[in-house]
Amino acid sequence: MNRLLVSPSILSADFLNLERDIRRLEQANADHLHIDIMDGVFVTNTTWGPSTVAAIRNVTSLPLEVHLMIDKPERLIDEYLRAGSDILIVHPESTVFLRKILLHIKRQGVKAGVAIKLETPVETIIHCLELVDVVLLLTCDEGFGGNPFQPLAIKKITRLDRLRKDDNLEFKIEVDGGINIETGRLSKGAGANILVAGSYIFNQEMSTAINLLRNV
Ligand SMILES: O=C(CO)[C@H](O)[C@H](O)COP(=O)(O)O
Ligand SMILES: [Co+2]
Repeated sequence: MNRLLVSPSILSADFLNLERDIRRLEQANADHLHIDIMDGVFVTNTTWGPSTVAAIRNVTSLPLEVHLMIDKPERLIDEYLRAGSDILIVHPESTVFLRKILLHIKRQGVKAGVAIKLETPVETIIHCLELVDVVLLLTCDEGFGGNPFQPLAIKKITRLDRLRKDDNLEFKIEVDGGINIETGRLSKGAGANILVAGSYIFNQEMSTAINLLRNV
């Protein structure tokens, strides 16, 4: 397996100084940018829309990982594709068209990801594991930065890693929520390949935080 990737969540950035914070993340050697799109319906928080993703695309060449926490994402998939997403991540809890959406994303040459909430069993996505490049497991309660990592997530990472090995699949396992050195290490040990972190990175010197996470 390749080295552990670190994907800072700009949910913890200063929204009035996004470009400045993106430059800081570039200088700190982030692997991806994690952008949480929240609509106030699928989750109670609200963030940005496709125009913000397009604006971010204009100022950085870092891969943009767009985590769609919105109801009925099929309404807006084309807009997020046009905005320049590199990895588009969809929740099965938000749509009855999951496979159709994933196939559509892949046909446009963009990486497709599926994400599940903490209380959603891994079994919910078994039918689409062969289609995806990334499986994102929410490892805390959804919607906000700074929520604590929930240990039950470790069993889910282990289960997903087992399924990946048994079926010789190549998707990456990404963990999102409450990631720090300890929870990052536990997640890596269980099979995670990508660590999303917001508050851990933004609450200290960024390059130190990213390096620590990359080497857990
Ligand atoms: O998807 C998310 C919330 O639903 C965010 O990516 C996550 O909260 C990251 O923030 P932190 O590392 O502070 O927990
Ligand atoms: Co996220």
